[in-house]
Amino acid sequence: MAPNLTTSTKTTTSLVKQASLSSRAYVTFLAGNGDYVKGVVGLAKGLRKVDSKYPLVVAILPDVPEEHRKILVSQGCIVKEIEPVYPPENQTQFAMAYYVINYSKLRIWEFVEYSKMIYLDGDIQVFENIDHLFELEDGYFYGVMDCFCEQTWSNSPQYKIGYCQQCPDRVQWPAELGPKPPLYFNAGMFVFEPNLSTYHDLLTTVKVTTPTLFAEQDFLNMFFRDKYRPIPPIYNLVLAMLWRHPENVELDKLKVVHYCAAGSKPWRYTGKDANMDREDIKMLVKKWWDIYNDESLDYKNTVGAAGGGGIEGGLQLPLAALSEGGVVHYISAPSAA
Ligand SMILES: O=c1ccn([C@@H]2O[C@H](COP(=O)(O)OP(=O)(O)O)[C@@H](O)[C@H]2O)c(=O)[nH]1
Ligand SMILES: OC[C@H]1O[C@H](O[C@@H]2[C@@H](O)[C@H](O)[C@@H](O)[C@H](O)[C@@H]2O)[C@H](O)[C@@H](O)[C@H]1O
Ligand SMILES: [Mn+2]
Repeated sequence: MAPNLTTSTKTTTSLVKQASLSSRAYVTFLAGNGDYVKGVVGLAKGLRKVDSKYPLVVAILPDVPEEHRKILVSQGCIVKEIEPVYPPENQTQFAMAYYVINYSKLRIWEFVEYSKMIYLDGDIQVFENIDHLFELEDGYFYGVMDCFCEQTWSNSPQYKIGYCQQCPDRVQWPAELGPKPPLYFNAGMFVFEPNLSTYHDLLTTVKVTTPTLFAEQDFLNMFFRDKYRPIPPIYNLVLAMLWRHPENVELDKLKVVHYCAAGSKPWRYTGKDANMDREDIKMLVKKWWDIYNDESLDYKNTVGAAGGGGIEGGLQLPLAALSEGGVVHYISAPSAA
């Protein structure tokens, strides 16, 4: 009796597909015993709501309590404990003192069981499926350009002269300050490929690199300066863009929101901080809470549901290719097979 090739072929295909799917994942980072765990739970539920095909890995520091680890596992997360990464002894005053723990994000380059990952801060929410970002050309580092206009940048040369890459013509970069800085990404969201030799280079380089204002974000921008490709702000809305560069924000096309502005963390939101009484901020904070409180999105209520529908490729994705004069042009990405 000839083997039923159809079944075995189908099984093989689905296994191969599953294998290729499983070599991709979203990854976030959790440290401490505080309330950021709410951010990660919200992110896990948000990815489920948009039918992402890929799991969420959570890289946790040893100080994350067992209770929080159990919560993450109960929400379908893959929890991986990492060792902290500390920058060299330094006198640097980080823009925020706690930034020092963010160097530990570098451990995710060691997750080589995944061929490609999308890193998302725990204070990020995904409101539209972004699985197609996994189809971006390998060999590059993709992220959204940051803004230099907030108070957190007040000790930077950019801020002091009023220069921001989001509007390079508002204040021209003065020749006496040397070459114009390369385009600079926000390290709250990026598409990357785990790789052991890159990981080794990162860890050895960080030990000999003097820390600067934005800690690991500055370091990653320096390290990947020749591989960085900007992607549109709809993939990581740094909230300050709403009041600093509204002309660069397409609120109706937003896919990812990054609650990094002071006072905007939804789980701590009081509305009392600067700009936090804006209607768009209130709407975005409510959108976050609607997902966080939606029990139908809890993993236990979704197991066995159609797995990761998500957008089956095919979406044309505008991509940035750097060009002369810092003007950022977008090219379309290859659509998934
Ligand atoms: O006490 C903390 C501080 C930060 N983080 C993680 O580190 C990321 C970066 O910190 P944060 O988002 O607060 O920086 P921002 O984007 O606001 O500068 C967070 O999103 C979390 O994933 C954490 O887990 N616990
Ligand atoms: O450790 C440095 C951090 O630097 C970045 O946050 C900043 C940046 O976005 C500024 O532009 C904002 O003004 C500021 O509020 C915000 O904290 C990343 O989001 C975060 O993941 C992390 O890398
Ligand atoms: Mn953040």
